[in-house]
Amino acid sequence: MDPATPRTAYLDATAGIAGDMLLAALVDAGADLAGVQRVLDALVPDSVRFVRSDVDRGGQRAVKVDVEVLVDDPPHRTWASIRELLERSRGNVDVPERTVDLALAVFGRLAEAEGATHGVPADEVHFHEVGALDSLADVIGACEAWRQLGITEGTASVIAVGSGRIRAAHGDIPVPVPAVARLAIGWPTVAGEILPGRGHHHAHDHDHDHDHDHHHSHDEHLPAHAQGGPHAHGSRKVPPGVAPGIGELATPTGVALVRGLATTAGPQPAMTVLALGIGAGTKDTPGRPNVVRVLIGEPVGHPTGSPLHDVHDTPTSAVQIEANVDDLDPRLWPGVVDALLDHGALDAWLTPIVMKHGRPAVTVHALARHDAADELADLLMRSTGTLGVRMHAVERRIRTRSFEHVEVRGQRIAVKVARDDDGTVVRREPEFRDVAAAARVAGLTEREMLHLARTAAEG
Ligand SMILES: O=C([S-])c1cc(C(=O)S)c[n+]([C@@H]2O[C@H](COP(=O)(O)O)[C@@H](O)[C@H]2O)c1
Ligand code: NI
Repeated sequence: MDPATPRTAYLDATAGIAGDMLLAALVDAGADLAGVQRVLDALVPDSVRFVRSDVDRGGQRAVKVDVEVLVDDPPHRTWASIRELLERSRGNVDVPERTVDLALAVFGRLAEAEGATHGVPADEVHFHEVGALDSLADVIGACEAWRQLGITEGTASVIAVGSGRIRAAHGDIPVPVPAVARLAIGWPTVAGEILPGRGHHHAHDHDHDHDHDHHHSHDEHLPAHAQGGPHAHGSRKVPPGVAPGIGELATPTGVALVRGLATTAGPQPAMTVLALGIGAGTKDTPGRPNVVRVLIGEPVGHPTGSPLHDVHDTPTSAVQIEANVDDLDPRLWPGVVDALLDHGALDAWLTPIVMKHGRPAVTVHALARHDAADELADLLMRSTGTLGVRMHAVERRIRTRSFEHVEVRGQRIAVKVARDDDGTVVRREPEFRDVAAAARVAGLTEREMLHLARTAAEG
């Protein structure tokens, strides 16, 4: 996405991370879970249900998102088949292109890491039965929530991966589990033991991994200490030569999401924080809130975007609605275009055409956000009387835009500032509607006012 206002997200994975935790944090920060559900329903109908709840994790309020798998015997999926499912959805108005792009990047990493771990080509990696739906829900859900929030760049902290050993489908394996160890290459990680020297809390005396325990292909992934394993409580046995550990804090899906969504590892970048989300893991460990935090804000140094040009208003993926009309009273056309714009069209315009039998006519076009397309199609049909419309998904390349203001002869005029990808200003253009209004008040021609406004904007 290349929205009007850049949005930075900072992911705090210092307590660990799993796919459902990140999705929950993004929902807490403002993403619409019903919208996320719609995307999953479009891709895998009647298969998963997201359930949101508010929970307490170590004394902190957090949002928990549970993924309920609704089918008893879901199909076996390889990475190749998941990729095909996602690719096939392009053009489906209910599945935003950006969500597909992000999910492909995340799943691709997950499949590469799993494939390399087991020595099989990534395409052949199996996401087993229920686990496939669970992974789809976590990955696509988090990517859709990320898209909804208009996040343009992501930074993430060091990832606490955990330590010790766990019992997974692949047997008794070390933490970080093999797939996480691979996914983490090139990213700072730490075991994430409890900080020492705080009264009764001690590195080995609690149950704290989030044990992302929805029904999973890699079932039996109980932390070793929960099974009397190496880093067990007091009397539990620790095999000789094996350091006790804290358990699994980061899952493969969680780390693949960090790697696919965040481009920078490090501390929180300078930003004006606009939203905060806290996402809960399954385990509730006293003294160690088992949460992922997400901070979303406006990078410092970028001017504030006008609230009228919210990031959600300029998606790169949209729906173009069109109809050829040869029988509308021509005096009604300006009102049709205005009504489409008033009802949220990103743009609306008319093209003169010549239809069959040499009939002069008009094509009316409207560009709509995916979630507004049906409503705008209805409006277009009602206001023109046409019996049908064409709708197709389109991709746009949009410069990052924000607004500044100049004052000319005491009149305030908005100036649209367009930037290229590295933030360099490529154009400053006064809004013509403001120019025309200011010209009327100041008693100048529109041409004179436009010249003054452009000069002020450049200055
Ligand atoms: O790729 C997956 S799903 C996976 C790989 C491995 C390997 O290390 S190989 C282990 N697991 C275990 O399954 C659960 C859930 O993980 P999700 O990433 O699917 O949420 C977890 O305990 C992993 O260690 C999964
Ligand atoms: Ni595996």
